[in-house]
Amino acid sequence: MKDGSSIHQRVLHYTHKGTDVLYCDFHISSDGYDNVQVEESRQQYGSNLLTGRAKDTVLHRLCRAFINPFTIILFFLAIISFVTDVLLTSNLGRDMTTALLILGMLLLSGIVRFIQEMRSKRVADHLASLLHSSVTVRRDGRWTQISSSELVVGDTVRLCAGDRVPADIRLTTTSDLFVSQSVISGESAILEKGTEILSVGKPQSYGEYRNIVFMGSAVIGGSGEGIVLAVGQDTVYGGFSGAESNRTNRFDQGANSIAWVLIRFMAVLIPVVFIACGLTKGNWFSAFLFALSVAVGLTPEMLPMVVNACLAKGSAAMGKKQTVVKNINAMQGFGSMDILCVDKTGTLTGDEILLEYYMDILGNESGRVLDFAYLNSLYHTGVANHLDTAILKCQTMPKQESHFTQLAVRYSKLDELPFDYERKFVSILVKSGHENLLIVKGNIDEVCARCRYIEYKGKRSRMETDGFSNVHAVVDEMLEDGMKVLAVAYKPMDRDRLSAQDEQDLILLGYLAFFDAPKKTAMDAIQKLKHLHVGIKVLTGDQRDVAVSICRRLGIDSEQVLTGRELDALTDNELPMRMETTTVFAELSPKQKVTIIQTLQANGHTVGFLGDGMNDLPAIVESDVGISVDTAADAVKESADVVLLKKDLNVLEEGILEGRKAFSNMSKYIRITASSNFGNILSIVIASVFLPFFPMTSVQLLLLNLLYDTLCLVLPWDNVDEDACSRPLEWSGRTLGRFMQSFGPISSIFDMLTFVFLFFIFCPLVCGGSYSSLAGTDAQARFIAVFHTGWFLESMWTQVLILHLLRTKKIPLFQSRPSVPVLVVTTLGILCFTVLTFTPIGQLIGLTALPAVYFGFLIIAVFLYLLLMTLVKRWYVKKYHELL
Ligand SMILES: Nc1ncnc2c1ncn2[C@@H]1O[C@H](COP(=O)(O)OP(=O)(O)OP(=O)(O)O)[C@@H](O)[C@H]1O
Ligand SMILES: [Mg+2]
Repeated sequence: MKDGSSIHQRVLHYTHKGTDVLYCDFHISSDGYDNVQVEESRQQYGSNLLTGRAKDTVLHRLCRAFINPFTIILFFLAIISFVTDVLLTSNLGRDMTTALLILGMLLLSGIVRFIQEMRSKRVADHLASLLHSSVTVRRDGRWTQISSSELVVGDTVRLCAGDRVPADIRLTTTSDLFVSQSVISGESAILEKGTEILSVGKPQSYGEYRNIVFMGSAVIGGSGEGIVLAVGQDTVYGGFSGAESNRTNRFDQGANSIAWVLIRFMAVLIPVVFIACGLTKGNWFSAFLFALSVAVGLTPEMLPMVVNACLAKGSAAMGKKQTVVKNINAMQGFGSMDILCVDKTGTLTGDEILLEYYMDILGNESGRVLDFAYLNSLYHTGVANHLDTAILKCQTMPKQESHFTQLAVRYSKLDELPFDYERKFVSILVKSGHENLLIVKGNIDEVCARCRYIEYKGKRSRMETDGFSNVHAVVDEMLEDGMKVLAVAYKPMDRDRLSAQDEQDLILLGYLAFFDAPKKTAMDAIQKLKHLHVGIKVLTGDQRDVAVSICRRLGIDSEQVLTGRELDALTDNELPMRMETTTVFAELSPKQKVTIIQTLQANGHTVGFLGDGMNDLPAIVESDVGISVDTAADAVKESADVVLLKKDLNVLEEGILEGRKAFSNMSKYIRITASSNFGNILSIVIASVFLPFFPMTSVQLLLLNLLYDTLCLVLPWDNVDEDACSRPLEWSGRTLGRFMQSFGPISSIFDMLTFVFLFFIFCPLVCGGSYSSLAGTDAQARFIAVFHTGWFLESMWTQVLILHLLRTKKIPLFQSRPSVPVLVVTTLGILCFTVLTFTPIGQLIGLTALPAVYFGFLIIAVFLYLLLMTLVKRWYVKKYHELL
């Protein structure tokens, strides 16, 4: 989408008009909007919200809770039951209850779902409120900070380096404003923006709209002001889902693959149930209804809710540990992440960088180098960063305060070409008297490549052809010690403006060396990550030697190092292999960071990225879990899924553990439910073929399913075994089929046993004759009720108890304790269900009180079932080395 067609008409219109027209049309005074105007504008043009959030109203949640396949089928059944039982029969009172009961189930499931959703939303909202993304806006004659969602069309906004553009904005004043529109157009180029009116005749690409900044762009350098012209959905960014959906996709892919496994099973078995029932019972309509209920019974319809609750619980736990999880799906990413990429400064090294040496080209201390570096740092308008902060600290050196103040007075700024990660240096043009000086500071190799002269003790001479080796003789030792080194160069100029061509033929003046010591806590954290089987890779833009030195001191394997240049030289075949074996990547551009992440993802890894610079932004967006820190620029924080309030790798360990816990509980639900459902349907298929009546009524089936699912809702609060969290977990349906096939049929064996016992021994005993001998009598109806109740109980007992057995690899209750809620709810569930069969409500749905003898049988059967399951579990764990 490279053309400007998705730009709003209003925005296009004013690109060709002067700002005075704009002020006039929108009635904007120099005081900005007042409250009345803001309200009016919001009424007329809408709020600055993207659909994702706008759709999250209570009403939408209510709809989602009540309108889904499960409730629709329940509703359908209620109507049918109403028609057949109430309208078509005379016995009004009794049959009305079946329909009501189904409606009751529908309400219950909807309400439970709604409450769960609201809880998850509260967690998400609370976490989001910890992070404020604010905009500087002119309202009522004052510049104030407001949340970007409160912005309206016509607002006057001020932008600074590091900001994320909050809407589509027509610029009114700019000062060296540079932005990256990569979110919009995918190009990583950095564009300068201005205010001049565009001539009519359509520009072709987003980049050509020089007087507009688009929502989602990042301000790289400089500052500017402008008028908001489009908000929310009207913006280009709002028009397409953009890069942000990338991660949700990976999550959905996993969920879809799980859903597919289940659908495949259903697609095969449901028709079989339908045909078998139709043929044996001769009533195709009831066969259809029955098959439909079986289908509903098989869908783990609480899946989205359980998943949400697990993730929300995980993110709430992280919130307590100074970590804000903005997107709860990232919890799942934490759980399955097996590679964590980090940048270097502030992550592996301390938060503060110190300027240690300022020296001339031979390594002697030089005040002139510091003065020039100071001017460069003082006047740059790029994103605040560690290096410039460290340089500016020299003002506080004893007895130097006045020196630097005077320096700033003597030299005033004329122009700037801001820092970018392709050039890797900053150029500032200053003026002192009649002399204009271009001062350049940046990466040694890049700056030296543009130097033609060197200056030593005030004397200038040509740089020799092997100038580089001289440079390296001086700085190499410092690099090897892990110091960050920058070069400072300058050149006299006679013009007042800078262009890219001016950054040539410079005079190399000297170097700045920064002390950037490894963090003590980092070593610990890296060890912990190793124990968790999460590989760590360092992706830095800094020099190779510095990176290696720091990694060596932190115990990160730095045998295999790859620089950006070497990376580009790799062929497509070599790339995937080298990404696996290399742990330290240096001298990278932002784009190369992305390439590395993409290649790792294509290799099948789930990749996290932790970084804080503008150069990390594209990588953060691309990774499965984008992590940033509170001190990072807004644009970076905005794109991250997770923001650490404290930049400490140790927090990540906890994140990973919480993620894996959430994950483990989700997969418990999915696997156990899917496998017991699978077992149930197998039993139903077999029973449908051999039994002269339906093995269970639709309502019984649905009730069983609904109550079982409700029990599962406590699973997010279950304990997780330590060893289940020791490795990254894969979120996919790949091994689900295997799990279902191994455990499902075992419950069928016991179901069969129960069928045979009920049909041939128990029911004839209770009802006084075999099914066929009772034909046409009331006793036959009782025969069926006893049978239904018998199976209802067996099915429910086994399904609930299996939860305890399969939730852990160990021996349940003794070696691995479930959490109290799980214990209480499962016990209560079994009790209530069993009691239900003795109550009038039970009778309404065709259940009946059974003699105590049956419970004797039940206890023995369930015990044998659990025993066999334990053996199969042992075998399964031994064979596949995993359970859930
Ligand atoms: N403010 C600055 N002024 C001049 N040059 C800079 C500045 N910031 C960075 N550079 C140059 O750009 C190169 C890459 O930047 P930097 O080291 O910050 O990358 P990075 O990937 O963020 O590294 P890290 O992993 O240490 O955070 C540096 O080696 C340095 O030479
Ligand atoms: Mg950085």
